[in-house]
Amino acid sequence: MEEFKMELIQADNLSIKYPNSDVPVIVNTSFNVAKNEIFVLVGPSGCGKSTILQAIAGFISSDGVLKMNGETITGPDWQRGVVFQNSSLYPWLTVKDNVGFGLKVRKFPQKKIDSRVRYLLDLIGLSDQSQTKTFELSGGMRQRVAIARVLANNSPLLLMDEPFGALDAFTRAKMQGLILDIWRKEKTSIFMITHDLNEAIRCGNRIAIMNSHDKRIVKIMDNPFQDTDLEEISDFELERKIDGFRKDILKIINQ
Ligand SMILES: Nc1ncnc2c1ncn2[C@@H]1O[C@H](COP(=O)(O)OP(=O)(O)OP(=O)(O)O)[C@@H](O)[C@H]1O
Repeated sequence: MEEFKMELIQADNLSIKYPNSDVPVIVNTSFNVAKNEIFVLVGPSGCGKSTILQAIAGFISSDGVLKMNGETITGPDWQRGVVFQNSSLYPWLTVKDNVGFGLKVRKFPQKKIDSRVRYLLDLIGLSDQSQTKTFELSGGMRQRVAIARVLANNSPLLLMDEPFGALDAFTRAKMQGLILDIWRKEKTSIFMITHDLNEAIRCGNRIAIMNSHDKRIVKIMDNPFQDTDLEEISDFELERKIDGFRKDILKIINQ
């Protein structure tokens, strides 16, 4: 009898080929994303991280098993919200209307939309900008709106592809704290890609690692240092341990 697991995403022997090429980008990779976890994927440029994320989103097809809550993923749907590095917002709409857009399309009652949007603007710290047009916002603010817009749908899984890649280090650190805060409050699961190992260590419950040639996730590590703000560490011993952990990850990336 098959064992029942509380997994949100199940990927078994997943292989992915783009239609315009005979060469597969991903070959026989297997992993699970558990409910309520932040699963971070790291690896060198071009190894196939975004390809895996796009397959989970349902934007591209794959071979093998790829399921969410036991159901095969066959295309995009509201259960998986995607945030990109430069998520495009609707520039002619206000912050508030951007966040409520998806709910409006799904014909939620205006009252419900208003209260959900109010809550989310408070969560991302943009209540005062609710009437601002999004072209007037800074990059960090724009990404916060993009995240709130996805959260508005109550998607059980957030897919984030380098969500803070275009931000300066200071804003980036603040956004990492915000993501952890949102994750705790909304109890959402997050699949996140980053180039930044410090970001992976701060945010992930687990860190999945790819290298440049195997075309699959070669190792998944539990992360004992989640929620440690590396800028704030004053404990030398802890710093040394995190440094060792970072080097272990790098070694696998460069294998
Ligand atoms: N639409 C596409 N058609 C064909 N090949 C593609 C397409 N998108 C990506 N690829 C190829 O798939 C491989 C993996 O790309 P992918 O974008 O998934 O890597 P990545 O690890 O996310 O890279 P980066 O960190 O630079 O964003 C690359 O060789 C890339 O050229």
